[in-house]
Amino acid sequence: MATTLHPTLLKLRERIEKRSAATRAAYLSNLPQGPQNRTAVGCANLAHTTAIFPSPTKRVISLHKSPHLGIVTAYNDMLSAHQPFALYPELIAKHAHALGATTQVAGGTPAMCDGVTQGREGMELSLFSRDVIALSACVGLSHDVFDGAILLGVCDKIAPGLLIGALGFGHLPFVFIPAGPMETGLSNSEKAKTRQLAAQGKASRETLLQSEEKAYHSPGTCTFYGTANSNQLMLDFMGLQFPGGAFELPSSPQRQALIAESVRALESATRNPALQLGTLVDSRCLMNALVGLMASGGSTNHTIHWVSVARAAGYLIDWTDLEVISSVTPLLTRVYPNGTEDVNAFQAAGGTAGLLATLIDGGFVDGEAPTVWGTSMANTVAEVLPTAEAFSTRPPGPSRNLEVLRPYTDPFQPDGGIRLMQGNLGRGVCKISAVKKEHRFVEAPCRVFTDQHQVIDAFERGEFTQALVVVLAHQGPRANGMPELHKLTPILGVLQDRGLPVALVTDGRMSGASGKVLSAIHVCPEAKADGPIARLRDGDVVRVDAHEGVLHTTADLSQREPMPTPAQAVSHGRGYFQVWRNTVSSAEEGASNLFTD
Ligand SMILES: O=C(O)C(=O)C[C@H](O)[C@H](O)COP(=O)(O)O
Repeated sequence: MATTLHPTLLKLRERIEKRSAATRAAYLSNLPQGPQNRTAVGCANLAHTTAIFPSPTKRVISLHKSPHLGIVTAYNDMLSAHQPFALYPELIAKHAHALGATTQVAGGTPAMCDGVTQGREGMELSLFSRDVIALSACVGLSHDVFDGAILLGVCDKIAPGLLIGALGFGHLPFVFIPAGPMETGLSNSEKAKTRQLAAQGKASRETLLQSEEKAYHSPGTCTFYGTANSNQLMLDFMGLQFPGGAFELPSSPQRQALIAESVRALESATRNPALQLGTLVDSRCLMNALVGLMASGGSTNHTIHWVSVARAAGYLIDWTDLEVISSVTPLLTRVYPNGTEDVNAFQAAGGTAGLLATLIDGGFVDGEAPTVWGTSMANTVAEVLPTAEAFSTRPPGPSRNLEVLRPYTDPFQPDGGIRLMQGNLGRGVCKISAVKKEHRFVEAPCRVFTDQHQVIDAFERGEFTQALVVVLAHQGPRANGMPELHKLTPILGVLQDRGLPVALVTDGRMSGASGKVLSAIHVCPEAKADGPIARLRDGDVVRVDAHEGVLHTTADLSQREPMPTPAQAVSHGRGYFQVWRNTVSSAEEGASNLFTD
């Protein structure tokens, strides 16, 4: 059993720490120091805080007799993953009271579903919603009468946004309490097959709707390994939620036990200054999360979000760092879109506990990193047992399904799921874990578009008959807020199934659920920031090579004018985000408006 970290990861950690020395020190020195005591808060302020409570509870809170725990909730029932949160504040309060602690909902944040908005106007608000959520979390926490707080949010932008917001209050301990995935419905591959048939006019709208309803059928997170489930795994790897608990079902006894146990852990963490969030989220914790992302072939969206999460804790990371991590981290899971099974099958095989355990054994995850539980990652990670009475665990064992979860000694591939793509067209990323080896290289004339619906129209007109690189420009954060372009997945899949070499190059994003087709996405600099992709024209030969990480054109772009910038639509609230588009940082810098220095 390896006890030391992989030398490449160790060296990278040292580089990140060195590069971030000033920003990390500034972050830590700006955290309020020493114990915070509510008895120092003004009486009128406290009376406002406790106005809703009966007299005895008022005194307990105002005299700081026990921990007062805030709850920041991203509850709404538009998101199946968040619907169970309706009951959580009451459950949390019950468990906290049993420990003598009190709770209060500090605030709510928005939460949008990318499944609902995919391919529609609302998707142009999606990426920016992460920063809105971070800001909203800060507004809730600004009441500043808490000893610690619970974060309720699971989906794509929401968990990273909550974490970034919470890091603004890094002097407090935080715990995430998720709700878990929905039960397995129609398999993801069946769903994708019906979508491809519909894209070719071979399945009716009614057939398609029924297929979708069988896939998305109840409360809980979607079952594919997309952005939400990737971040759930990463939070387990950071020890910010119970390491091993992410994928217990909403209605399971394990989930009920995890809610109680998480409240217990947070209540206890309020007495341990070493567990304040800002201290806990250090370079080990961040790198463990990124190793988890690479080992599981997780969502490309986190190459953007975790740059911002790191920045919020004072760390400077970029895609070269992610490429280094990916180059040495073995791919150990196969969950759709990287395989055929879903996260419930992954959980049954051993889940995040099994994955963490083998990555600790192999020296990829630092088992010494602390968790909110107050014990090291290696000493905390466990599988939760289905007993209703009390929280009960067993140590992670070997994988129970080698088609889904492998030990580090026998990986699906020797390196990780995301590759950095670079060349004379800029820098982007590719989720190679979902792309078969034979589809990882395309060199072909391109077709250039500036709207995903133009691509769909061209497909429907039968214009794609030869090897092709689809270039979709002006989809970056400065252009239209960097939407996910997952509506293109079925048609690109159809072209690939017809035997055409096909690849996508874009400065936009793809859903974590996108797979199968080679793509270089998040391309920086984006077209709107005068990136080279703005100078491509139909017929230019573009090479997308995920084996070597190359994104290149043979065309001479030096004498070309950039293509005209499409007008930005302002309906559906998009006009209000113009100032965000004007000032947002690049995708590689986290696509954020929160960090101005
Ligand atoms: O994981 C992500 O990044 C997402 O954006 C989740 C969205 O809900 C997907 O768009 C839905 O995935 P599909 O059902 O395959 O369309």
